[in-house]
Amino acid sequence: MTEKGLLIVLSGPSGVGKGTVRSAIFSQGEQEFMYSISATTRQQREGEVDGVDYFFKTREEFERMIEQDELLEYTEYVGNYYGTPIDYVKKTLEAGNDIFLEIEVQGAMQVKERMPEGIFIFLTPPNMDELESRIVNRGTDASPVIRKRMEKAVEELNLIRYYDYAVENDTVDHAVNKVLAIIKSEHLKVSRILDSK
Ligand SMILES: Nc1nc2c(ncn2[C@@H]2O[C@H](COP(=O)(O)OP(=O)(O)O)[C@@H](O)[C@H]2O)c(=O)[nH]1
Ligand SMILES: Nc1ncnc2c1ncn2[C@@H]1O[C@H](COP(=O)(O)OP(=O)(O)O)[C@@H](O)[C@H]1O
Repeated sequence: MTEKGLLIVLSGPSGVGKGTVRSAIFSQGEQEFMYSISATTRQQREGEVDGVDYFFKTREEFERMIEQDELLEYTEYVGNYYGTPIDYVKKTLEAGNDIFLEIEVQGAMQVKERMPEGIFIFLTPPNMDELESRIVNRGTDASPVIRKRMEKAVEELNLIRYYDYAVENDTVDHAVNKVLAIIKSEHLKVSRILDSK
């Protein structure tokens, strides 16, 4: 029997650096896990490729995916839908390969309900001031929105207790190395259990 792959979920509060860390992991090219490309209704940004960065959908198309139970999880975030197509996740795991999801916390909680065997990694900021300055520096939000996001971030940080690991995103390199070390150690655990059968 083929060993099933690992489901790895990277999540954490808005602005902590999930997208940055995920893109650093995948651009170094040594990872052996697959990336779960999300579906979204948000506008495609310059340089983004449909089917590589996201599957860009209309609201009607996305709502059809919800109705037809094609999503492992989904959420509405800042006015747009984001969700994980379930088919690719299932097929990848059944083929014995690992799959990596980078999603916000509400979605991660839904995955935890449906697939509790996953490895849930919560990215934390070094401190709240640094989180605020990352949100400010990203330059995508006006100041009332920033205040709202910070309030939300505090709520989101409370969800840390549902996770298996916390990784501080102090520098991107450190965070990448810690995430890769967790995945490696989870593999060693599985091999040891299988060896002892
Ligand atoms: N629940 C959920 N969140 C997602 C998914 N894909 C991306 N996200 C999250 O949606 C948020 C916004 O992503 P994006 O629009 O790319 O903006 P940016 O990361 O702020 O540049 C980020 O927190 C992502 O982690 C998904 O499939 N499901
Ligand atoms: N380790 C880090 N040190 C300093 N700035 C960071 C770090 N990680 C991410 N950032 C910056 O913080 C901002 C938010 O990162 P982003 O990846 O968009 O967060 P998220 O996907 O969690 O919302 C971006 O401007 C990014 O360049």
